[in-house]
Amino acid sequence: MFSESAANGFEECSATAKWLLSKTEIRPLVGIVCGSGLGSLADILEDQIAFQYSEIPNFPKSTVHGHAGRLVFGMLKKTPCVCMQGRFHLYEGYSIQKVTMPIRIFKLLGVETVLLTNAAGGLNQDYNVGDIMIIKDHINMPGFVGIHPLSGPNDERFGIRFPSMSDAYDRELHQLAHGVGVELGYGDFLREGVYCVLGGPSFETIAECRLINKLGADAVGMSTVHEVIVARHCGMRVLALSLITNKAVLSYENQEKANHEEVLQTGRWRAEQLVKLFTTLVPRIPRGNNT
Ligand SMILES: O=P(O)(O)O[C@@H]1C[C@H](O)[C@@H](CO)O1
Ligand SMILES: Nc1nc2[nH]cnc2c(=O)[nH]1
Repeated sequence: MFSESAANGFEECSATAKWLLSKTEIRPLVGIVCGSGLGSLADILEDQIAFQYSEIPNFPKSTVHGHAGRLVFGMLKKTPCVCMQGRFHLYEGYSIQKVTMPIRIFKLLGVETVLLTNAAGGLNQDYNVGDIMIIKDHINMPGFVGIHPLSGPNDERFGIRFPSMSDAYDRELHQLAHGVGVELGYGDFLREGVYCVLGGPSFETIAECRLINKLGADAVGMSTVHEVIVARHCGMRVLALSLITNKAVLSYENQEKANHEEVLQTGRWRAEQLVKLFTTLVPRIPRGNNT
């Protein structure tokens, strides 16, 4: 049952981090994960050094359209950053340990703050396609049945056995992102809400959407939560944003169907605003004081 725990074990992650650090002089403080269709966020980095996932030792490969599969190091204003242009999902067949391995590598590279993005379906009836939701909390559905990135032996070099998740989403970073969003004039499409992760790859049935909406979720997706848990376990601060790429179907009268092309299209449409948000936000992130 625990045979996959080595996939994100300390030795494996250290070897990969060491390899990366030997190839670049950039020592990242901020780690960014690009969601579906949001790969252009990596373009904000200057003096880039990029690696294909396929050339990085122990790294998984991206298999999803809209996830380029490159790890990009670079500077944003004066902040050294590393950016995953493409993430891994459970539905690709990777173990949850492999899915979250890059987050531990972030930690071993020296990252203090992780900024995660995703594409998500809007369950909250007030939400519109193109809204940017600052995630304030999550519902970890796979976790309810024991599919959890921290299952297996705990390695104290990363963190404690029973980490708290009531403070998963950093409130200071949340305020900062909200303030920057308002300052940039995004108030009309800026939201805050609860993200629910499911395994995918099928989109939800109408009954499933109704259920998770009743449970308190504002948006639904197939990623991010596992990464957040692993980042918090090893003490990095987290800000996570969902781009509402489609409205979840909650009525049998509604003929619409979620599809990945629409998800990618919305990502391309909102990329410019997200780029501006990150470009303004990252230089203002406080350094140090990890929790
Ligand atoms: O990586 P994210 O969570 O942004 O990707 C979402 C979930 C699925 O991978 C895909 C569905 O269109 O987009
Ligand atoms: N599970 C899920 N993931 C998404 N990613 C983008 N849109 C959706 C959606 O409607 N459902």
